[in-house]
Amino acid sequence: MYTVEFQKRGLPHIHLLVWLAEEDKLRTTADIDAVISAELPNPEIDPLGYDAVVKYMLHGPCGGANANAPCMKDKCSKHFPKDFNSATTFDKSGCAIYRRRDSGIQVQKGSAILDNRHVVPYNRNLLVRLQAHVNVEVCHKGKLIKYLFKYVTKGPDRSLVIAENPATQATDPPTQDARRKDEIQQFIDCRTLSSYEAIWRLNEYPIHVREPAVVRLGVHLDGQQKVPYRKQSSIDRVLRDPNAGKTHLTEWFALNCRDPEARSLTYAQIPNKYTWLPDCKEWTPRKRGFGIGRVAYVPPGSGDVFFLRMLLTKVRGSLSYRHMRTVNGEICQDFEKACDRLGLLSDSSEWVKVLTEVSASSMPRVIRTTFVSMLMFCEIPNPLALYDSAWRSMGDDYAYSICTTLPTGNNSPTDERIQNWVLRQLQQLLGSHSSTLNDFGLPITTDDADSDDGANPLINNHLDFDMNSQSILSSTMLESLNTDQLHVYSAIINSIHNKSGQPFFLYGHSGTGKTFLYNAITARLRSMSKIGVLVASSGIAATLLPKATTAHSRFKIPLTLDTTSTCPIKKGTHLAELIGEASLIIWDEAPMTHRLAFEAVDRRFCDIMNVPLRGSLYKPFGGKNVLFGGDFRQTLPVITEACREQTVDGSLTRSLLWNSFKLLKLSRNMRITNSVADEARFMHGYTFPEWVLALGDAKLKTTSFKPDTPSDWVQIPQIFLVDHGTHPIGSITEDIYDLFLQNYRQPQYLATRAIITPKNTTVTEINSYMLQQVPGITKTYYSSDSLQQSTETFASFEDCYPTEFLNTLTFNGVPDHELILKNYTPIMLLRNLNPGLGLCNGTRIMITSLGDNVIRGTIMGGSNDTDDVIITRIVLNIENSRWPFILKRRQFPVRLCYGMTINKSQGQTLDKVGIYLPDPVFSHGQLYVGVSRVRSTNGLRILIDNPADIPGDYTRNIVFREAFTDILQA
Ligand SMILES: Nc1ncnc2c1ncn2[C@@H]1O[C@H](COP(=O)(O)OP(=O)(O)OP(=O)(O)O)[C@@H](O)[C@H]1O
Repeated sequence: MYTVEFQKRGLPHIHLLVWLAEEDKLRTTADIDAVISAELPNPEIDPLGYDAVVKYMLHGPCGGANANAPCMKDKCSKHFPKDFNSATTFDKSGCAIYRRRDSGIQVQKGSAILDNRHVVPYNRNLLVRLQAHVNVEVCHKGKLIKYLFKYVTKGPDRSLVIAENPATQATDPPTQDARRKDEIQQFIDCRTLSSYEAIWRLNEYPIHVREPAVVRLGVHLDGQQKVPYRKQSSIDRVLRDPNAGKTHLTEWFALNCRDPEARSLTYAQIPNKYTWLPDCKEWTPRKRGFGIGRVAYVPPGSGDVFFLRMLLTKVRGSLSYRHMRTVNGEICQDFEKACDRLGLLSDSSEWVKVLTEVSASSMPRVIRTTFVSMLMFCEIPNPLALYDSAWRSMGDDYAYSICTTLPTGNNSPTDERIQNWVLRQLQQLLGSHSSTLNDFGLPITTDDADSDDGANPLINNHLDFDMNSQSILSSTMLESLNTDQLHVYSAIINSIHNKSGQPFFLYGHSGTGKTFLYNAITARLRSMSKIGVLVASSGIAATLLPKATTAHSRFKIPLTLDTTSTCPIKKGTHLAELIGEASLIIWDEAPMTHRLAFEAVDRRFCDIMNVPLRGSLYKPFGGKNVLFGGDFRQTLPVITEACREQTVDGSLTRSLLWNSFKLLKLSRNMRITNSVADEARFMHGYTFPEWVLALGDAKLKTTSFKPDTPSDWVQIPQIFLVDHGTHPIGSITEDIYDLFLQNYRQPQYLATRAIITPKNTTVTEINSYMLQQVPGITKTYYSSDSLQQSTETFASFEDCYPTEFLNTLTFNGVPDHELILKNYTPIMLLRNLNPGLGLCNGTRIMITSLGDNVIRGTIMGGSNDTDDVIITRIVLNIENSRWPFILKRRQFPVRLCYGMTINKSQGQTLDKVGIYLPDPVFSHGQLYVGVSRVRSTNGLRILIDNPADIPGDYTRNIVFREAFTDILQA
């Protein structure tokens, strides 16, 4: 806390900064509201507070008739009047947006009427006690610490006041000029130090230090280094000097030749472990300390030296220039080619190479899906040229089938016919992404003979089922439904028959068979040739439903939402027609999605269905039959840097739409098998299913271990606990991946187990450890990183953020720059590439081959089990509030997945789950999601690594009960 006192316009002013929490350890907004307010107190209840706020804390009036107010530039530089705001929230940078309710309390100042929008944030007690303008701000994030230093280093306010006789001033201008030029006095004035700065200097503390040392490392092509020599040196002597041509770079090669330990380091890492001896020009092992290497900047237009520099940031232990150009045993012609082979360049020739590699060993169907996937995700600069290079291999199966069916002599289809056929196939595949050939400038088919002119590919795709097999499936599933499921099933089917347009919410805790029921209802719809559109909030949940996709991609829900957002689905498009024709829309894992997304979909559906948004004719979701489902005990919407209230406020139960839902419930856990161990009342009289539920409802006994810390620690039964031994990751992986070396190539073995943990950093540690256990050689794929050129300040950023810096950036849900993989390792997809093929964000795949430009694998789990799939690099545009640019990363959208975050595991049923808790969970429902992934007590193992002062069988269980209290009581 820090104060600066000074006078401003006759009022005492105090700046007070309240440091409430360390970065990322959120306090609730209720804590802030208790300390800081930005509202006028009620004069009847708190006259003292009201008077003080009116006197000291009202901004303005400014603008309009007060256009000359000191704060006015074009508009108020302090952004007053602020907006009304029902609750305190934070903006992206962590600055507080205080609560300013539209309370109706106003005050007249001059001719202006001011209200809560004009109040400067204050602390009521300080204000009343100090009777001064007391500026109070909550400083909530590490990022805002700059304000603390800003005020500390601002120094005390100081004014130079000169009293002079106006008469002298008028008659003696030379005296005034002389005073103005009193440079000595001016120097003394500006040397005035604040007390803390004076103390710092009196104690002779250092003003600046440089620690650790930074070594600037030069880059040059072979024989093109600068050789410094003195003016008076003879050229012969310079040429004879063996050290003259030695540079950091040439001596790095020499060091690698003689010292095997240096070979594990890149050029830039050498100063960490070696020091440069300038006299003998040699790298020698460091005896103490630490240094940082910075490779000198080379502009992109400098030719091969630019690519040499790029390699120097990646390659370890190079012995020579020639060695640097060698990639996978092949000596490349120049450094540019070597960079290209390593995947460091964003060269459009990569896409041609991908299709050539796929064509060499895959069926035309696979080439076509790969081509469409590249159109959708790779920002291909010239799709037509790529199509021209590949249409023949994409149509080989058609040409072959014609050859074998037509009579001899008439058996080669024309190029035009093959192309028409290929284009129709591509059109169909693009249709499932809601795109058309036209979107990519590809030719429209010219052959109408077999075309389905006017047909809607999206509707076709949703009706593309064998009614008989769906009918059999429907009957089989219907027979196995339990009583609760049957009740829900009948309610939904009746609603479809009656076209009631009733939105339902299917609530059931984890494992009660919601997904099973959606499948049963969908089979019934399809057996009647009706359309059911299936979506889920997460990619992984979508893979568990037939032909489902994520709600965001199906309904084009905008990434940034507000209370007026709507989905950009135009009337008359294929997608709008599909929505219009659908008999039922199912949305699984709905509690994970922000309420604003449902409201945006509601608005658009009303528009498509020509239903007014207000009044008696309004029908939620335009009168469509909609079935939402999920379990509010599981994770709620993930809102960056949100506190508890914001998360709860974003939940579906807080939407006005919620009141229109009819609530349906499932209560019998169908996932947990009724084995003897599970039935046993192993913990405080609970069976396993009861214990899981009590955990989710926060009904287990809780405790706190330190004063002022949350009291949500629960005891975990001993039967689940794994001893952490000397290497916790080793212990839990050994337990979950037992008999690993016998089974590591089996997709079924990998699909049924996982280690889950709250944080991504721990996931990376688990995966690196497991990768070392897998036999075989590793293959490294580097991403090509650049800044998006459309960024306004692209040119200036390009110099500030060199490529090797961009390579170090990591983001949640984005593949890393360096991807180290082996055959038979499981990877998780990080993007929704092709939901129809089961390629969703969260899909797990076992790698079967690591090509130069593609990764092949087998899908594990989900409704598309064991399909062979091909993954290419895609272009990811990453916008993150921490950085002022948009990063363009070209990389395979995958990550190893022996371990995964708890959030990613939601929706999966596994045989063996290891919950690894080096730190306790940090958000609502995470522990519940973890423990409810398994079928029996035998499958659940938990390793808790608490600090010494907390018992090893306790961990935190965070539950925001207020998000679903209504449902529990219903
Ligand atoms: N009526 C049923 N007959 C046979 N098996 C069932 C039935 N209902 C559910 N199951 C099985 O129970 C397990 C859990 O069901 P499901 O995945 O549908 O639950 P869920 O409610 O969707 O779970 P979660 O919320 O965790 O995703 C699955 O293996 C499923 O096949």
